[in-house]
Amino acid sequence: MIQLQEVSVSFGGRSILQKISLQAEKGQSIGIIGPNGAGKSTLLKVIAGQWMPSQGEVTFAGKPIQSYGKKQLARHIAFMRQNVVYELNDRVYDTVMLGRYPFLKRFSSEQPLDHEICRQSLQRTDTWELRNRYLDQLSGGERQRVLLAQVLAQQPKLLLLDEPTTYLDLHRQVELLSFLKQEQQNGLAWIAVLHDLNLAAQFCDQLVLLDAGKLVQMAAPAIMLRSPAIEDVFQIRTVVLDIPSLHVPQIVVTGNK
Ligand SMILES: Nc1ncnc2c1ncn2[C@@H]1O[C@H](COP(=O)(O)OP(=O)(O)OP(=O)(O)O)[C@@H](O)[C@H]1O
Repeated sequence: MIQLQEVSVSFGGRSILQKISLQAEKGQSIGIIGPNGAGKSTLLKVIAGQWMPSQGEVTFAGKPIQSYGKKQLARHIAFMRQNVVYELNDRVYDTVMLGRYPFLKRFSSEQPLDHEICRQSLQRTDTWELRNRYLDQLSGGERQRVLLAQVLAQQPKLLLLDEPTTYLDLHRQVELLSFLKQEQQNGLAWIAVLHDLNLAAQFCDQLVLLDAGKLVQMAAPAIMLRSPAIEDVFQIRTVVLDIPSLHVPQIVVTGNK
């Protein structure tokens, strides 16, 4: 579905990403992990087609990402960004309806189908009751769920999420990631930047470890958590425990290196 081949990004002579190659197939989930400044958000922006690589190529469904028009790409790939500055006086319903923009014909307004998809997105994220409120009247977690509703309204094939669990309480974090996992059965592929290694291990099929712009390792969660690279890259000491009720082990940080 999406493929990156030796993608490098640099700004003002400074290298941010170096020769990153990875791919995600239909129905697959990838967690991007790594320390602050490793290049995780930049990688998502490149996959979203927002930043062009200095070198290498990103292809979606076999075609270079730059060959898609902006609106056309938005019908396939949605991006739930971090720290988005929305007009806080926007109504929840209108914010979610923005997700339908890529599907609107030129000069035409929303159709009944757009309202139906908007309603479903609000209901699926438990924000239907909030639809007439304004964004600045919501808690951080409620706002995060509205932003999820917006990208769901876009009905993407690939969903990119930058730290989607920020602001969410533990119940809502598990709820969000379980929801995404369930959507994989309908063919959704998703790639999320996650700081919580245990949640990433529980919900992602593959983990990608980035450090200083380089892809250090890509592996299944059970392998990644036990990789010495985790302790090296994060500069921490860890213990990895098998949890009988879970299909993956969990990691406990016992201190810094
Ligand atoms: N617009 C920009 N211009 C120049 N450098 C940038 C720009 N955006 C990010 N960077 C730099 O690129 C590097 C990677 O940033 P990025 O935001 O991708 O890291 P990250 O892994 O997502 O970090 P965090 O976990 O702190 O969110 C950082 O050193 C950052 O300062």
